[in-house]
Amino acid sequence: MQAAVNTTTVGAHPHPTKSSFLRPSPPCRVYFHASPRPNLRAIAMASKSQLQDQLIITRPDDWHLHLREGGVLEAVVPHSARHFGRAIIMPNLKPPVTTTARAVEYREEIMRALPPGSSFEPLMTLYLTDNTSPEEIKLARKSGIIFAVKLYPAGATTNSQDGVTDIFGKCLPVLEEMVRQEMPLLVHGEVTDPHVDTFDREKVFIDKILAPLVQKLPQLEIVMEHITTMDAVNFIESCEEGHVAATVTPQHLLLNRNALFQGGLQPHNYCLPVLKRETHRQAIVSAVTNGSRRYFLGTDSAPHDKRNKECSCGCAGIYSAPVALSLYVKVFEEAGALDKLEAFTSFNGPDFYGLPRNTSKIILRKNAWKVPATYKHSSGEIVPMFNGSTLEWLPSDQPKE
Ligand SMILES: NC(=O)N[C@@H](CC(=O)O)C(=O)O
Ligand SMILES: [Zn+2]
Ligand SMILES: [Zn+2]
Repeated sequence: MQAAVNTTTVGAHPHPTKSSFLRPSPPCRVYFHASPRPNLRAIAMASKSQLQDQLIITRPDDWHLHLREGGVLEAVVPHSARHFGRAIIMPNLKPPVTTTARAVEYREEIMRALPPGSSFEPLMTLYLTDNTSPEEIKLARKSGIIFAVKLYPAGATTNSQDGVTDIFGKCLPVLEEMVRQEMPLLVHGEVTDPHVDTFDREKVFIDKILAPLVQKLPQLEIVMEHITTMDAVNFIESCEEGHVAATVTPQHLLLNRNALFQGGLQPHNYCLPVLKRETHRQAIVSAVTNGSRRYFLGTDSAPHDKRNKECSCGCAGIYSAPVALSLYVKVFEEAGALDKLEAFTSFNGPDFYGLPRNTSKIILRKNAWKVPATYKHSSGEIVPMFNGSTLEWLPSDQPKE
């Protein structure tokens, strides 16, 4: 396949900008189907134009994924395993995954649910509580299957009831052990104080919890999950590279809060942290598409049964696994930054976690496909993000509807 295409390394730009001198991004190999004779000038121009209709990139990973259990797990895991090499699996089950022993069991359940022959690798996490012990962190590290610990402020989001009530009061010994074990802390970054406006909860969390935490434990590796604001971008940029990073979802790159109300209440666009105003979305798009190594792909794909989304008190969470990759490509293409795509999808995450980059490739083709209205699971159905709409980019191994 690759022998038949022309290749160029577009990350190595002949006239680097100031920022690319400061923070060189890893070279991104982009392959074009073009004339049999390579014409470098045409190829360079193609990277900026509509002509580009195929990309071959290193297989991406998903650094924030909810797979759930049972029939839902069986229905959704093939959608992630199809494109992604690995995924950080969120531990907010009912009851949550608070011990290494439970994470081992959950991992086995995921492995059993994988399509035959799949080489998808679930990277497990532990759910931090007020009572998590430093001993548990040592066990987690020793297990070789746990790659991070997740902080849910109690009450902040789906299944966070057992989360942390007072991080500085209850969790410092555990966090200190995490520094020793080089175990990253993944953060749902919202305060839960009902007096704080929903749209301000991320910013207040940064000011009250995250900034003081980084001050107190500068060696702790932190991933601020699913960032939604310009404030988060500014905070991430202010931290030392390699210590604090962020995942970014497709919805926070493509939608602003209007999408919650367009033509009536839109429960399938409701997630936490909630979508923000357009200026925040733009700040996140620029941060991600400028080639910074601090951001990486994390879909936060969060399936809920249709009945639990379309009801009087709907759950937070957007099911994006089947569409996420197509959507990320769209964002980078629209920003004229396809040359920065591969670092975001496939390099920055493993580099931050200290894991090897994937060696296999995937193909993305410009080939319009229709997102199904729903996906069935054992006892109901799940409505995917952008259901029923047509997307332009089709990952090679995605069936065309
Ligand atoms: N993002 C969401 O809106 N929901 C997630 C939880 C989370 O990641 O906060 C879920 O588990 O459903
Ligand atoms: Zn969250
Ligand atoms: Zn999540």
